[in-house]
Formats: sequence, structure tokens, C-alpha cells
Amino acid sequence: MGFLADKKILITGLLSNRSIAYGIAKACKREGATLAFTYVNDKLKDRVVEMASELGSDIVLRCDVSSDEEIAAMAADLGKVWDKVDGVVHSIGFAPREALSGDYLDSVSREAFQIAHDISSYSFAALAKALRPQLADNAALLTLSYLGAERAVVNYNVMGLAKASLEANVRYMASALGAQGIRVNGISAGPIKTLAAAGIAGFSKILHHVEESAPLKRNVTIEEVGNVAAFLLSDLSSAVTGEIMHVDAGYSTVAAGMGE
Ligand SMILES: NC(=O)c1ccc[n+]([C@@H]2O[C@H](COP(=O)([O-])OP(=O)(O)OC[C@H]3O[C@@H](n4cnc5c(N)ncnc54)[C@H](O)[C@@H]3O)[C@@H](O)[C@H]2O)c1
Repeated sequence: MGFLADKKILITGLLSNRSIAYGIAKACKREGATLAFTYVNDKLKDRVVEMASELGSDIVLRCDVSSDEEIAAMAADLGKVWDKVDGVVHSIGFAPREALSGDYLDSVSREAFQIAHDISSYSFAALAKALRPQLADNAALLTLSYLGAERAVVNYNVMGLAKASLEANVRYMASALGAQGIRVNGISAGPIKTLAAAGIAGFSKILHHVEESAPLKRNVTIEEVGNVAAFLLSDLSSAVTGEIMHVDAGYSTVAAGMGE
């Protein structure tokens, strides 16, 4: 019996076996959780159904988080199969590709700003709003952030602003839901080569830089992020809320020159 036995956890953002959501799902399954998944559009449905099945789940629901109707329909469908939800993983981020390279002011636009904040930050609150009546009394919600929220990172541009908003969302959601015993946390993951990361110009350089300068002298894996996610979704972290935990091989703790 794992430490997530009896927990029902909804996981969004599963796209490939490199997705951070995949690492989280594997760790949650290992610890005994029952899982449900979402996919963004019909083109991707079969792929997610197949991965869900590998992970022991046949609950796969459509949910493009840019649509309030799709979020509401997903919550209603989930309510038909689960009496309560113990955990929600928000592993979703998006900004138009042209906004993720070059000079920040040249690349940013009102439209890119709105899309990035809508899909990458507001959607976490939107999911919580829709699922609130179904959340168990000690449910845990979790999202994925990145250091670009706290520091200017080359080419990350408007996504950094959206992640800063997402991290503030974690704190406000934790306050809003805390009286019900529901916890809300984020993981600020080190860079990992996923499909979303491929949209960021010069991403390989960032991976290399972390390898050279992080205290652990390497990058992190989706399995390592998954383990921390499983902990934050479990009762082992019952007093942790409103927190952004770095899972980044220590990169965010050092300044230039350390360890050289
Ligand atoms: N890869 C990294 O280096 C890294 C580091 C820190 C944080 N993150 C964050 O982790 C999360 C997961 O990304 P990933 O790196 O696993 O990449 P990924 O490409 O595997 O996952 C991104 C997911 O977002 C989903 N998505 C995009 N638009 C959506 C929409 N409108 N509705 C619903 N889903 C939508 C995609 O379908 C996909 O499943 C993102 O929030 C990302 O910003 C990634």
C-alpha cells in the first residue's frame, strides 16, 4: 500500500511520455492512487487514452482550459464516475511561440500576454472553481511553475509573467480553500526537455547551463518532479500550503561563480 492509497487524483497536461504530468502520474500510481486524465482536443485523444490505460485508468475526459464550457463539462463528467476528488494536478502552460524568443519588449503583445495568462495561470483557478463542490475535505491541488516567474530568463519572456501570476494564484487559492482543509501548492521545476519546452528558443543552452552551475551538477527528471508531486498531493504534506517548492537540483539557490 502506497501513501496515496484511496486517493482519486485528476491529472491534466499529459501529452507524451516526456510530459511532467507523465512523471507525476507514474509516481501517483506507484503510491496507490486512482487516476483520471484530461486531453486538450480530439486529435490528441487516442494518445492520452493509450497512456492512461498504461497507467491503469480508463477515465479520460476532454478539457481545453480556454473554454469555461469544457471545464464545466469535464467536472460534471468526472462527478458521474467519482464521488469526490482528492487531488488535482494542473500541468498546463502555453504562450504563442513568437512570444518565446528574443527581446522581451519586441516579442510581447497584448494578445500573447492574454493567452499566456489565460491558459497558464487563470486556468488553475478555473479548474478549482469548477471542481470545488467535488473536492474532498483534505484535497490537494498542485501546479507547475518555473524560475522565470522569479527572475528574467532568456527567451522565457511573457511566460515568466504568466508563471509569476500562477505563483500568486497558488497563494490566493490556498487562502480561499484553506478553511475547508484544502491545500494548494506549486512545484518550480528545473528545465526538462518536453514538447512545451521545445517552444522556447535556445532551451538546450539553458539545460547545459544548469548542468554546469546547479549544486547537483545535473538537470532534473520527470520522475524526480513526480516524487515531490506525490508527496505534495498526499497527507504526508498536510501542513504545507501556499508553497512553491523548487525541484531544480538546487539551481535557484546559487549565484554566479559558485562551485567553479
Ligand atoms: N519542461 C520544463 O522545462 C518545465 C519547467 C518548469 C515548469 N514546466 C511547466 O510544466 C507544465 C507541463 O509542461 P511540460 O513541460 O510537461 O510540457 P508538455 O508539452 O508535455 O505539457 C504541456 C501541456 O499543456 C497542455 N495544454 C496546452 N494548452 C492547453 C489548453 N488550452 N487546455 C488544456 N491543456 C493545454 C498540453 O496539451 C500539454 O499536455 C507546464 O505548466 C510547464 O510550463 C515545465
